[in-house]
Amino acid sequence: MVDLLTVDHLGIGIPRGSNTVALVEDVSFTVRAGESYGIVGESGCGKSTTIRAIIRLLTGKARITRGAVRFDGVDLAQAKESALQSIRGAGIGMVFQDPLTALNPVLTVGRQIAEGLRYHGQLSAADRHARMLEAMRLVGLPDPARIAASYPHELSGGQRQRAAIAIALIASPRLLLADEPTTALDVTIQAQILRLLSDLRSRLGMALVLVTHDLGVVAQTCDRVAVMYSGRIVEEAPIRRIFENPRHPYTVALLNSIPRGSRAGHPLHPIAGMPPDPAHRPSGCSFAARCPNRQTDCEAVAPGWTPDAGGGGFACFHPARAHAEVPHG
Ligand SMILES: Nc1ncnc2c1ncn2[C@@H]1O[C@H](COP(=O)(O)OP(=O)(O)OP(=O)(O)O)[C@@H](O)[C@H]1O
Repeated sequence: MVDLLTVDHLGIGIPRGSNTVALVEDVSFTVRAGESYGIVGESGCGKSTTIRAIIRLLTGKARITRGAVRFDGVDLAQAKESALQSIRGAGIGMVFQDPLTALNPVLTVGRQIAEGLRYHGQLSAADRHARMLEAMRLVGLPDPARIAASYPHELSGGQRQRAAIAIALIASPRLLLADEPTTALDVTIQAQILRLLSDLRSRLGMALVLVTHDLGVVAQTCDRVAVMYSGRIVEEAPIRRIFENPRHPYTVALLNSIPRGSRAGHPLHPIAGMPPDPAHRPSGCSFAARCPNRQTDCEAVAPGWTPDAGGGGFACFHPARAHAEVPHG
């Protein structure tokens, strides 16, 4: 598979006094065309900040401080706003946790979906209307003509998220960034939206980056996963390896936090303690204070990246033991 998105040594910070506090430190990963890539970790570890930086939609004073984000031969970290505008939508679509943030309360849903075609070639008004109704059918909105004429507050939560997905997909992006797209929804609706995203990804051949704090969601949806902790990727692996042979103690703790017999729909409560405040990270491994495998070297310097034979790797001096490869089938 061809590389579609390469995040290369990305750093994101906010100014504080005369210093910069690093929210994300040195994050690198690659998403291949058509694959589903998960980013998982506890609240505050930098997942949203990382994917918002990809399309330069950081909030407040957060800024990219180093690194590159390559998509289609363009470094989005350096691109001008005009170039970003054409990439947002037609190259990369985005779905947020709360569909209301993506929807304008005073415009009809149909108008907002069709709006995404504004930068997309010379379509007539009739063609735009037809494409809008088609996108609504694609995301499973019932009675598209009626819903197109409705305002966001007239829809259910699940219908709003379907409408937000239609907005993200109308210009046929090759990559969809989804930031906790099911967290704000009822459990039964969560499963439907996840199925919809997986189904659309394979039908449309686009890649998906799915940010979640729920490893059950990752298990159902992703080909590969990055585990983030305190602004860094601490482990990356194909999905099967992460569940069968986790190496980083933080990944092990995340897996142990999923209640037996139920791998979906539960927030992570991995282990006692909290991740460090980004303004006061320790000089060694950020996870050391909570780590059962901690030794004195962990507190001296942050561990580098150890590549794994099966793809991916981990950043830990004292990882969990590797089991023999489980045969496929
Ligand atoms: N614009 C900003 N200004 C200041 N701090 C920020 C900003 N954006 C994010 N942060 C901080 O950066 C850290 C990472 O936040 P981020 O939202 O990326 O984490 P997350 O893993 O996505 O968590 P959640 O699941 O809660 O969204 C947190 O400590 C957060 O408070």
